Amino acid sequence: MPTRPVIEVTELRKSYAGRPAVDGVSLAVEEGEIFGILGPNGAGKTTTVECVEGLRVPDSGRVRVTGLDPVTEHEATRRVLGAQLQESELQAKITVREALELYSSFYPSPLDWRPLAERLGLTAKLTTRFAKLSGGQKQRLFIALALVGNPRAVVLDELTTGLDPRARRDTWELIEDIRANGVTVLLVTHFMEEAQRLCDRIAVIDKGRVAALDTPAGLIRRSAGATVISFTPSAPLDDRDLNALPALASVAYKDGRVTLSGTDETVNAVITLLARTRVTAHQLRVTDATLDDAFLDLTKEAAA
Ligand SMILES: Nc1ncnc2c1ncn2[C@@H]1O[C@H](COP(=O)(O)OP(=O)(O)OP(=O)(O)O)[C@@H](O)[C@H]1O
Repeated sequence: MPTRPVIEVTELRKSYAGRPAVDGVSLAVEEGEIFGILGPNGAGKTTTVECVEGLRVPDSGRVRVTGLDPVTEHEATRRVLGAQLQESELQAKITVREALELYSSFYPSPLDWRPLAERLGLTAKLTTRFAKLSGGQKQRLFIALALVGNPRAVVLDELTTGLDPRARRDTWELIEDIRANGVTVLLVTHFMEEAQRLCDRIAVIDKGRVAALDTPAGLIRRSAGATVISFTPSAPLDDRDLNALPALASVAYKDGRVTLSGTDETVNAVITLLARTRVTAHQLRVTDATLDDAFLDLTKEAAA
Protein backbone atom coordinates (compact mmCIF):
# COMPACT_ATOMS: atom_id res chain seq x y z
CA MET A 1 0.00 0.00 0.00
CA PRO A 2 1.52 3.37 -0.94
CA THR A 3 2.31 5.47 2.11
CA ARG A 4 1.21 9.04 2.34
CA PRO A 5 3.92 11.66 1.75
CA VAL A 6 5.30 13.20 4.95
CA ILE A 7 5.25 16.68 3.42
CA GLU A 8 2.77 17.68 0.71
CA VAL A 9 2.77 21.08 -0.98
CA THR A 10 0.11 21.69 -3.62
CA GLU A 11 -0.13 24.80 -5.80
CA LEU A 12 1.43 26.98 -3.11
CA ARG A 13 1.35 30.71 -3.74
CA LYS A 14 2.73 33.54 -1.64
CA SER A 15 3.31 37.17 -2.64
CA TYR A 16 5.04 39.98 -0.83
CA ALA A 17 3.54 43.39 -1.59
CA GLY A 18 1.89 42.03 -4.72
CA ARG A 19 5.06 40.39 -6.06
CA PRO A 20 4.85 36.61 -6.22
CA ALA A 21 7.71 34.91 -4.32
CA VAL A 22 6.16 31.44 -4.66
CA ASP A 23 3.97 31.01 -7.69
CA GLY A 24 2.32 27.59 -7.75
CA VAL A 25 4.82 25.18 -6.18
CA SER A 26 3.78 21.53 -5.80
CA LEU A 27 5.96 18.80 -4.33
CA ALA A 28 5.64 15.75 -2.11
CA VAL A 29 8.35 14.42 0.19
CA GLU A 30 8.10 10.71 0.90
CA GLU A 31 8.91 9.05 4.20
CA GLY A 32 12.65 8.45 4.66
CA GLU A 33 13.73 10.66 1.76
CA ILE A 34 16.37 13.34 1.68
CA PHE A 35 14.58 15.83 -0.56
CA GLY A 36 16.50 18.84 -1.83
CA ILE A 37 15.27 22.28 -2.82
CA LEU A 38 17.73 23.99 -5.10
CA GLY A 39 17.42 27.33 -6.87
CA PRO A 40 19.02 30.70 -7.58
CA ASN A 41 18.92 33.52 -5.00
CA GLY A 42 15.43 34.84 -4.49
CA ALA A 43 13.80 31.84 -6.21
CA GLY A 44 11.35 31.29 -3.35
CA LYS A 45 13.03 28.38 -1.53
CA THR A 46 12.95 29.83 1.97
CA THR A 47 9.41 31.13 1.54
CA THR A 48 8.35 27.60 0.51
CA VAL A 49 9.93 25.90 3.51
CA GLU A 50 8.69 28.61 5.87
CA CYS A 51 5.16 27.82 4.67
CA VAL A 52 5.89 24.13 5.38
CA GLU A 53 7.01 25.09 8.88
CA GLY A 54 3.92 27.21 9.42
CA LEU A 55 6.02 30.36 9.85
CA ARG A 56 4.31 32.00 6.88
CA VAL A 57 0.69 31.84 5.87
CA PRO A 58 0.19 30.89 2.19
CA ASP A 59 -2.01 33.15 0.04
CA SER A 60 -3.41 30.01 -1.56
CA GLY A 61 -2.62 26.35 -2.07
CA ARG A 62 -2.36 23.55 0.42
CA VAL A 63 0.45 22.46 2.73
CA ARG A 64 0.29 19.32 4.85
CA VAL A 65 2.89 17.80 7.18
CA THR A 66 1.91 14.25 8.16
CA GLY A 67 -1.60 15.35 7.25
CA LEU A 68 -1.49 18.41 9.54
CA ASP A 69 -2.03 22.00 8.46
CA PRO A 70 1.09 23.85 9.68
CA VAL A 71 -0.84 27.10 10.20
CA THR A 72 -4.05 26.00 11.93
CA GLU A 73 -2.38 23.01 13.65
CA HIS A 74 0.90 24.73 14.41
CA GLU A 75 1.68 23.10 17.75
CA ALA A 76 0.98 19.59 16.46
CA THR A 77 3.13 20.30 13.38
CA ARG A 78 5.99 21.48 15.56
CA ARG A 79 6.00 18.12 17.30
CA VAL A 80 6.46 16.15 14.06
CA LEU A 81 8.62 18.61 12.11
CA GLY A 82 11.97 19.73 13.47
CA ALA A 83 13.11 23.10 12.20
CA GLN A 84 16.53 24.59 12.22
CA LEU A 85 16.81 27.80 14.21
CA GLN A 86 18.27 31.02 12.93
CA GLU A 87 21.35 32.29 14.77
CA SER A 88 19.37 35.19 16.23
CA GLU A 89 17.01 32.81 18.01
CA LEU A 90 19.53 31.67 20.64
CA GLN A 91 20.84 33.91 23.40
CA ALA A 92 24.59 34.48 23.25
CA LYS A 93 25.06 33.42 26.87
CA ILE A 94 23.12 30.17 26.85
CA THR A 95 25.37 27.10 27.17
CA VAL A 96 25.06 24.08 24.89
CA ARG A 97 23.67 22.01 27.76
CA GLU A 98 21.11 24.66 28.73
CA ALA A 99 19.94 24.99 25.12
CA LEU A 100 19.53 21.21 24.79
CA GLU A 101 17.63 20.99 28.09
CA LEU A 102 15.45 23.97 27.24
CA TYR A 103 14.47 22.68 23.81
CA SER A 104 13.86 19.15 25.16
CA SER A 105 11.38 20.65 27.60
CA PHE A 106 9.27 21.98 24.70
CA TYR A 107 8.36 18.48 23.47
CA PRO A 108 6.15 15.74 24.93
CA SER A 109 8.49 12.84 24.06
CA PRO A 110 11.95 14.28 23.41
CA LEU A 111 15.05 12.25 22.65
CA ASP A 112 17.64 11.89 25.39
CA TRP A 113 19.86 14.83 24.43
CA ARG A 114 23.06 13.26 25.84
CA PRO A 115 23.58 10.58 23.13
CA LEU A 116 22.41 13.14 20.57
CA ALA A 117 25.10 15.59 21.75
CA GLU A 118 27.61 12.74 21.66
CA ARG A 119 26.65 11.80 18.09
CA LEU A 120 27.02 15.45 17.06
CA GLY A 121 30.40 15.83 18.74
CA LEU A 122 29.13 18.39 21.25
CA THR A 123 29.89 16.55 24.49
CA ALA A 124 33.11 18.46 25.11
CA LYS A 125 31.26 21.74 24.55
CA LEU A 126 28.31 21.30 26.92
CA THR A 127 29.40 24.11 29.23
CA THR A 128 30.44 26.45 26.39
CA ARG A 129 28.27 29.49 25.76
CA PHE A 130 26.61 29.75 22.35
CA ALA A 131 28.52 32.92 21.37
CA LYS A 132 31.84 31.12 21.92
CA LEU A 133 31.11 28.22 19.56
CA SER A 134 32.69 28.03 16.09
CA GLY A 135 30.44 28.18 13.02
CA GLY A 136 30.55 24.41 12.64
CA GLN A 137 29.74 23.84 16.32
CA LYS A 138 26.79 26.24 16.09
CA GLN A 139 25.47 24.33 13.09
CA ARG A 140 25.80 21.06 15.02
CA LEU A 141 23.90 22.56 17.90
CA PHE A 142 21.16 23.74 15.51
CA ILE A 143 20.89 20.20 14.13
CA ALA A 144 20.73 18.81 17.66
CA LEU A 145 17.97 21.28 18.59
CA ALA A 146 16.04 20.42 15.42
CA LEU A 147 16.21 16.72 16.32
CA VAL A 148 15.78 16.79 20.09
CA GLY A 149 11.97 16.73 19.83
CA ASN A 150 12.21 13.34 18.10
CA PRO A 151 10.53 14.59 14.89
CA ARG A 152 9.48 12.52 11.88
CA ALA A 153 10.89 15.10 9.50
CA VAL A 154 13.35 17.93 9.69
CA VAL A 155 13.82 21.08 7.59
CA LEU A 156 17.43 22.17 7.13
CA ASP A 157 17.87 25.50 5.31
CA GLU A 158 21.37 26.27 4.02
CA LEU A 159 22.89 24.28 6.77
CA THR A 160 26.45 24.16 5.49
CA THR A 161 26.78 27.75 4.23
CA GLY A 162 29.89 29.24 5.79
CA LEU A 163 31.41 25.93 6.86
CA ASP A 164 34.89 24.83 5.85
CA PRO A 165 35.11 21.78 3.53
CA ARG A 166 35.80 19.35 6.36
CA ALA A 167 32.95 20.63 8.55
CA ARG A 168 30.69 20.48 5.50
CA ARG A 169 31.59 16.84 4.85
CA ASP A 170 31.07 16.00 8.52
CA THR A 171 27.65 17.64 8.33
CA TRP A 172 26.78 15.54 5.25
CA GLU A 173 27.58 12.41 7.21
CA LEU A 174 25.33 13.65 9.97
CA ILE A 175 22.47 14.21 7.56
CA GLU A 176 22.89 10.67 6.20
CA ASP A 177 22.95 9.47 9.78
CA ILE A 178 19.72 11.35 10.54
CA ARG A 179 18.01 9.67 7.61
CA ALA A 180 19.40 6.27 8.63
CA ASN A 181 17.57 6.84 11.91
CA GLY A 182 14.29 7.13 10.00
CA VAL A 183 13.91 10.92 9.88
CA THR A 184 12.76 12.44 6.58
CA VAL A 185 14.92 15.42 5.55
CA LEU A 186 13.90 18.51 3.56
CA LEU A 187 17.12 20.30 2.64
CA VAL A 188 17.50 23.75 1.10
CA THR A 189 20.93 24.19 -0.39
CA HIS A 190 23.04 26.24 -2.78
CA PHE A 191 25.72 23.61 -3.09
CA MET A 192 25.41 21.31 -6.07
CA GLU A 193 27.90 18.83 -4.70
CA GLU A 194 25.87 18.65 -1.52
CA ALA A 195 22.62 18.11 -3.40
CA GLN A 196 24.16 15.53 -5.73
CA ARG A 197 25.71 13.58 -2.90
CA LEU A 198 22.84 13.67 -0.39
CA CYS A 199 19.50 14.05 -2.09
CA ASP A 200 17.29 11.24 -3.35
CA ARG A 201 15.25 13.78 -5.30
CA ILE A 202 15.59 17.48 -5.96
CA ALA A 203 13.10 20.20 -6.86
CA VAL A 204 14.80 22.97 -8.80
CA ILE A 205 12.86 26.13 -7.99
CA ASP A 206 13.19 29.14 -10.25
CA LYS A 207 11.14 32.35 -10.08
CA GLY A 208 8.71 30.82 -7.63
CA ARG A 209 7.98 27.73 -9.72
CA VAL A 210 9.27 24.17 -9.90
CA ALA A 211 11.51 24.16 -12.99
CA ALA A 212 12.29 20.43 -12.63
CA LEU A 213 11.80 17.68 -10.08
CA ASP A 214 13.80 14.49 -10.37
CA THR A 215 16.68 12.44 -8.97
CA PRO A 216 20.11 14.11 -9.35
CA ALA A 217 20.95 11.67 -12.18
CA GLY A 218 17.57 12.36 -13.80
CA LEU A 219 18.14 16.12 -13.71
CA ILE A 220 21.50 15.68 -15.41
CA ARG A 221 20.02 13.36 -18.06
CA ARG A 222 17.24 15.77 -18.90
CA SER A 223 19.50 18.82 -19.27
CA ALA A 224 20.49 19.63 -22.84
CA GLY A 225 24.22 19.09 -22.33
CA ALA A 226 24.24 15.78 -20.43
CA THR A 227 27.55 14.65 -21.96
CA VAL A 228 30.71 16.75 -21.97
CA ILE A 229 33.66 16.17 -24.32
CA SER A 230 36.90 18.11 -24.04
CA PHE A 231 40.24 17.93 -25.84
CA THR A 232 43.21 19.98 -27.01
CA PRO A 233 43.26 19.87 -30.84
CA SER A 234 46.58 19.61 -32.68
CA ALA A 235 45.36 22.35 -35.07
CA PRO A 236 42.53 24.91 -34.76
CA LEU A 237 39.07 23.63 -35.66
CA ASP A 238 36.65 25.58 -37.79
CA ASP A 239 33.96 27.28 -35.69
CA ARG A 240 31.33 26.52 -38.30
CA ASP A 241 32.15 22.79 -38.15
CA LEU A 242 31.85 22.83 -34.37
CA ASN A 243 28.64 24.84 -34.28
CA ALA A 244 27.08 22.48 -36.84
CA LEU A 245 27.55 19.44 -34.58
CA PRO A 246 24.27 17.62 -33.88
CA ALA A 247 22.59 18.08 -30.47
CA LEU A 248 25.27 20.58 -29.42
CA ALA A 249 24.31 22.39 -26.19
CA SER A 250 27.42 24.51 -25.63
CA VAL A 251 30.93 25.08 -26.92
CA ALA A 252 33.78 26.83 -25.13
CA TYR A 253 37.49 27.44 -25.77
CA LYS A 254 40.00 28.03 -23.04
CA ASP A 255 43.80 27.86 -23.17
CA GLY A 256 43.71 25.99 -26.48
CA ARG A 257 41.25 23.46 -25.13
CA VAL A 258 37.80 22.85 -26.59
CA THR A 259 34.90 21.80 -24.33
CA LEU A 260 31.60 20.79 -25.88
CA SER A 261 28.42 19.58 -24.27
CA GLY A 262 25.61 17.70 -25.91
CA THR A 263 24.65 14.06 -26.28
CA ASP A 264 26.42 10.86 -27.36
CA GLU A 265 25.51 11.88 -30.89
CA THR A 266 27.57 15.06 -30.46
CA VAL A 267 30.54 13.00 -29.24
CA ASN A 268 30.39 10.64 -32.23
CA ALA A 269 30.14 13.56 -34.63
CA VAL A 270 33.19 15.26 -33.05
CA ILE A 271 35.21 12.11 -33.48
CA THR A 272 34.17 11.90 -37.12
CA LEU A 273 35.02 15.59 -37.59
CA LEU A 274 38.49 15.09 -36.10
CA ALA A 275 39.16 12.11 -38.39
CA ARG A 276 37.92 13.98 -41.45
CA THR A 277 40.05 17.06 -40.77
CA ARG A 278 43.03 14.93 -39.64
CA VAL A 279 43.26 16.78 -36.36
CA THR A 280 44.55 14.86 -33.35
CA ALA A 281 42.77 15.32 -30.02
CA HIS A 282 45.15 15.42 -27.08
CA GLN A 283 43.90 14.54 -23.62
CA LEU A 284 40.46 13.65 -24.89
CA ARG A 285 37.94 13.29 -22.05
CA VAL A 286 34.29 12.34 -22.23
CA THR A 287 32.41 12.83 -18.95
CA ASP A 288 28.85 13.12 -17.70
CA ALA A 289 27.72 16.66 -16.98
CA THR A 290 27.59 17.55 -13.30
CA LEU A 291 24.52 18.72 -11.43
CA ASP A 292 26.10 22.18 -11.66
CA ASP A 293 25.83 22.05 -15.47
CA ALA A 294 22.27 20.74 -15.29
CA PHE A 295 21.28 23.46 -12.81
CA LEU A 296 22.64 26.23 -15.02
CA ASP A 297 20.83 24.74 -17.98
CA LEU A 298 17.53 24.37 -16.10
CA THR A 299 17.63 27.92 -14.72
CA LYS A 300 19.38 29.72 -17.57
CA GLU A 301 16.40 31.86 -18.57
CA ALA A 302 16.54 33.53 -15.18
CA ALA A 303 20.06 34.76 -15.83
CA ALA A 304 19.34 35.80 -19.44
N1 LIG B 1 9.49 39.22 4.26
C1 LIG B 1 9.60 39.55 2.98
N2 LIG B 1 9.08 40.72 2.53
C2 LIG B 1 9.17 41.06 1.23
N3 LIG B 1 9.77 40.31 0.28
C3 LIG B 1 10.29 39.13 0.67
C4 LIG B 1 10.25 38.70 2.04
N4 LIG B 1 10.86 37.49 2.11
C5 LIG B 1 11.26 37.20 0.87
N5 LIG B 1 10.94 38.17 -0.01
C6 LIG B 1 11.20 38.18 -1.46
O1 LIG B 1 10.63 37.01 -2.02
C7 LIG B 1 11.47 36.43 -2.99
C8 LIG B 1 11.81 34.98 -2.60
O2 LIG B 1 12.60 34.99 -1.41
P1 LIG B 1 13.09 33.68 -0.69
O3 LIG B 1 13.85 34.10 0.53
O4 LIG B 1 11.97 32.73 -0.52
O5 LIG B 1 14.09 33.11 -1.78
P2 LIG B 1 15.25 32.04 -1.65
O6 LIG B 1 15.11 31.17 -2.84
O7 LIG B 1 15.23 31.39 -0.33
O8 LIG B 1 16.54 32.97 -1.81
P3 LIG B 1 18.06 32.82 -1.26
O9 LIG B 1 18.66 31.70 -2.01
O10 LIG B 1 18.64 34.14 -1.68
O11 LIG B 1 17.96 32.62 0.21
C9 LIG B 1 12.67 37.33 -3.09
O12 LIG B 1 12.49 38.20 -4.18
C10 LIG B 1 12.67 38.10 -1.78
O13 LIG B 1 13.24 39.37 -1.95
